[in-house]
Amino acid sequence: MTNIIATTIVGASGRMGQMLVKAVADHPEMDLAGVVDRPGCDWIGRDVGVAMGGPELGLTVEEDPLPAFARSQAVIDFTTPEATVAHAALAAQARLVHVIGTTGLSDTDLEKLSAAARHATIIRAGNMSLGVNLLTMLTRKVAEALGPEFDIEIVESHHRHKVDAPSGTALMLGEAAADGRGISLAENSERGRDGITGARAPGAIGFAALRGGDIVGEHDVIFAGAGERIKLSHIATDRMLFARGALRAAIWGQNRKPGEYDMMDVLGL
Ligand SMILES: NC(=O)C1=CN([C@@H]2O[C@H](COP(=O)(O)OP(=O)(O)OC[C@H]3O[C@@H](n4cnc5c(N)ncnc54)[C@H](O)[C@@H]3O)[C@@H](O)[C@H]2O)C=CC1
Ligand SMILES: O=C(O)C1=N[C@H](C(=O)O)C[C@H](O)C1
Repeated sequence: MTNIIATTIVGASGRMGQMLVKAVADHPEMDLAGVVDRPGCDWIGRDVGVAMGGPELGLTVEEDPLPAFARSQAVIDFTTPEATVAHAALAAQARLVHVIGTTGLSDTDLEKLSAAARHATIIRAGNMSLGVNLLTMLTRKVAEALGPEFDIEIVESHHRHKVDAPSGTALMLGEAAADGRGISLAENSERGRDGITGARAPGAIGFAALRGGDIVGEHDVIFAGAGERIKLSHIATDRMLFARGALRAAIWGQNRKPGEYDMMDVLGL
């Protein structure tokens, strides 16, 4: 018999939240058990289907996550760093699978997530798509194969509303490149160049961020050598891609031991 997974979506009114509500409502192995958004959000108290401009889904948007978490097995969270850290503590109390897509988390936030992962099964990734996780694997391999005579630059483009830079995906790709080279990303990043910057530091991994319009998410990893360049690219054209990955993670996480996992674990890459 199929186990139907009771799932809460936090940040339901957001760009990703709406994708996730649709995806869970349509999924044969999932049941939409709760929809939550921040206090003051004008969706609070409304039926989530109607708030999204469609038919009733029979579920009201709540501001208190606790009751929703209490009736759930999984929570999917694409919100803000502050909200995600708060949700992680509650998900740990309720022993849930907590799927986190939120980016822009600080080192302190990550420490708090690690503490929560003693009791919750946390699956977190800066990008939940199969394509980007494959690109991450390839980036590690190419960085390892080419060596430091090739300069690595990561270029990302996103919609005008995105608040964090570099993107979570760009940082994931940067970590993979640094890993491939056997160096620390924190000690070898070049970010936000402007003015008389001086020449590129040998071995640095550079980041550039573009923001505009409705770009869903584009990432290039460029390996620039003498007389040749290799470019690995991923273009997302539909946010449902990320939602599908998040649902796959929530299902994969059921009955796993508490701890911290990522999409590489989920996808078996
Ligand atoms: N890992 C991945 O594959 C992807 C990650 N993201 C990340 O997901 C996050 C959200 O992205 P968007 O949906 O574009 O942003 P958004 O701004 O459209 O949505 C964020 C939602 O979180 C809600 N929220 C804020 N504080 C809250 C709280 N305390 N409790 C409950 N809800 C709260 C907001 O009201 C809003 O509905 C960003 O960090 C983004 O980078 C986005 C797409 C894919
Ligand atoms: O904010 C977004 O939109 C996205 N955020 C993620 C990131 O920071 O990499 C993933 C995706 O690129 C879309």
